[in-house]
Amino acid sequence: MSGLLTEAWDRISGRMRSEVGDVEYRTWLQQIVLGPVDGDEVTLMLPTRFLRDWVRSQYGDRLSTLWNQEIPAIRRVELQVMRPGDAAAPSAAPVDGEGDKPAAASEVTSAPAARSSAPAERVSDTRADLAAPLDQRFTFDTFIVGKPNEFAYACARRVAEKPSSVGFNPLFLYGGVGLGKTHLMHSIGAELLRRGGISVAYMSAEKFMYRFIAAIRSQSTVEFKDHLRSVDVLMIDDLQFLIGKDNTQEEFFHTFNALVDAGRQIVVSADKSPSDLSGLEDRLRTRLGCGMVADIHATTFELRISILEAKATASGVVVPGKVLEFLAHKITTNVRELEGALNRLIAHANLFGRPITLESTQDVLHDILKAHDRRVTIEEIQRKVSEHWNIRLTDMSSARRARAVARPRQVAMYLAKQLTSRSLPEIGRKFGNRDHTTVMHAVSRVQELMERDTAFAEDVELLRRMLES
Ligand SMILES: Nc1ncnc2c1ncn2[C@@H]1O[C@H](COP(=O)(O)OP(=O)(O)OP(=O)(O)O)[C@@H](O)[C@H]1O
Repeated sequence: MSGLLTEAWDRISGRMRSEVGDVEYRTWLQQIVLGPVDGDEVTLMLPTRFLRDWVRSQYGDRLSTLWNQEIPAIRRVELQVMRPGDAAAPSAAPVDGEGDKPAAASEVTSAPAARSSAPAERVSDTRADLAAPLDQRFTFDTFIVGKPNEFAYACARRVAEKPSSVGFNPLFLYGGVGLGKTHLMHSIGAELLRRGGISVAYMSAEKFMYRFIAAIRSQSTVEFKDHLRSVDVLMIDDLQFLIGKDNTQEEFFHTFNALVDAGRQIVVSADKSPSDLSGLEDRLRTRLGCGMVADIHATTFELRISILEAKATASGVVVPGKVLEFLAHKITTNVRELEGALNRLIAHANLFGRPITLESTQDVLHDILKAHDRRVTIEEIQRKVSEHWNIRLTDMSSARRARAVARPRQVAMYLAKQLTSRSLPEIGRKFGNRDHTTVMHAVSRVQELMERDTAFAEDVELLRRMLES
């Protein structure tokens, strides 16, 4: 078993390295030492409490998932701090001769204060961990631009190229969950750091609050404020977290004012526009809205396809176009989930060395697809389609075969197949007890027509969107 475990761990670490990139891997993960397995739990050991906590919060879920994929009997990962005797493992050596200093964090804040080497245990040292490391996968190059996000993307690029430009400070990015706000913020950070000569601090609003409270406890608020106010660009993610946290809001407001007044750039993200963030103080909302406010809209089918294509290409695994289309139709609200579904398919294909097909996709993603089943009913589809082509609702189940009636009926069957989890016979029954082969024929006929006739394809797409919204 121990040989098996070591091999599994080698594969998991290799996988983590390719997912997070070399720098992040060396900084946070390389020092992990494999410990014992007890029941359904594997222990991983880290040299310091700081590293242990960091790995737990940032990579804990991913490590558990990968372990479970490797060895299904393992369901939990326990992260422990090594005792002196455990540290004999060769990988516990300091990284790049800099002790525990998180290399990636120093890349993020290039301000002199953050450069100073700080032992990892000094969690209360507010300077050492003001900034979170940037995710190296989140760059402008890997961000796929489409209608829904082109404005936000252009604003982000502009700030990365020319921070503190008039009209772009603060930059306020907002949009629904998993639509790319963090990705864009990290891209700004990565681009600024690539250009050099500028200090950048990025943190979630939650971390901001945590640091602020820690600073109060350790009586180092002055240092905390000074350092925050010394950066050139401050980025705060998920600002909605500060709603109801009056003291932290107050502190953020002062920091915000001090930075903007000193000509520094602020970038903020939230799930709503400044005016809709009720619960934030009025004066803060007003100031947040007085620079550039950019909305990331819900994705379109085309954007989802482009994102999937890019990610599939980057993975090196062949994913058939039909599968990508299927995913883009089924998972519509959140790019993170769309990406997660694709990653699972790819992992599965890699693990079993089998090609990805529509059938295997439905199988592997069974749970995700079920959760995403839109609650559109066949009746709703029939109603919308009838209204759209101005036919009677009863014609959806009638025996009439005139094209003016038969075509919309076929479209309704096609949409029923796409938007509900009903089987072909079930759909057939709802359309005047028709046979499942009639439904099958309708689905392929509509697909064929959509490929040939763009106006027709647009009509169907429009109906789909209306039904999905
Ligand atoms: N346009 C895009 N191109 C490529 N990847 C994208 C795009 N939009 C989102 N993603 C990916 O989707 C995932 C979720 O994006 P991100 O974390 O930036 O969302 P978010 O808007 O910050 O979400 P939250 O509201 O949960 O904070 C990330 O892996 C990101 O890379």
